[in-house]
Amino acid sequence: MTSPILKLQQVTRRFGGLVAVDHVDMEIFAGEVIGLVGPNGSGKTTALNLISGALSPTSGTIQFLDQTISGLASHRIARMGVARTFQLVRVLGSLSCAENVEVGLAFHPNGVHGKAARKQAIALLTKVGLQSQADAPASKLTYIDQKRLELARALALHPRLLLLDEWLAGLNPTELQEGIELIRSMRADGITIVMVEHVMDAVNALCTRCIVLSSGQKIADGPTREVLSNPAVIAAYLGEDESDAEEEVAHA
Ligand SMILES: Nc1ncnc2c1ncn2[C@@H]1O[C@H](COP(=O)(O)OP(=O)(O)OP(=O)(O)O)[C@@H](O)[C@H]1O
Repeated sequence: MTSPILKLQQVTRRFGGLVAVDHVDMEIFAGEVIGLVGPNGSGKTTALNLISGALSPTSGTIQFLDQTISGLASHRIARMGVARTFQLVRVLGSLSCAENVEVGLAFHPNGVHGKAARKQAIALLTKVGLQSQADAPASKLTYIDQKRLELARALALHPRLLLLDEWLAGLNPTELQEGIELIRSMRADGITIVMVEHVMDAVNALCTRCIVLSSGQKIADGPTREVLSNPAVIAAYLGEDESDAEEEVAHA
């Protein structure tokens, strides 16, 4: 069996007395699109922060491509091939869209600059459907377009692993279909994806496997349909606000 590209072993993160991620094991294999799901506050974003290096684990180890990355600075982990988007979109508002992507390209270990950077930036903006906005200031973009731009900047790192934090949230039905197709095309490009997502239609459409967190603990890990019909998973969702839970589980 091939070895995982990402491996978490007994990873724990505490915030004072709160255990946000509690002794979590996880293995992600090349080419997978993994849904990291669970009720609000179950530790999903914290897990992404631990993998990307925005936070260090309190204990446990994280390996990427057989190298230990837990405790490394986030920029070093990014240069090793782990890119991410954020739940609250972060773009450089005073720069144009192309310049935002060029910043990402310059950051790559084989940094690209000047005309070559502009050309690659336009190609990445085209990939995410933003080519017509290349010279528009990022601050003028709509919410969905800021999300597209953040994705183009993440892709500028040529990641092996892409972490998406609720990238599909807040999209209308047409945008959601476009977003699902875009994620499919990134997978076809050979990028492994871990997506934190509450939009269950998208999880069903994209993820072959789901990992479920509840109160920081991993409570399920397996094929999407199986996991989402698991009584322990349904019970965990029902523990949150009932209308949200019913909606999410009904979709599943
Ligand atoms: N920097 C922090 N300091 C203190 N507590 C934190 C911090 N970050 C997260 N937490 C807490 O850790 C727990 C897990 O939060 P996290 O954001 O990882 O959950 P989540 O599953 O991503 O939730 P959601 O689906 O609502 O985004 C929550 O109780 C949250 O309040």
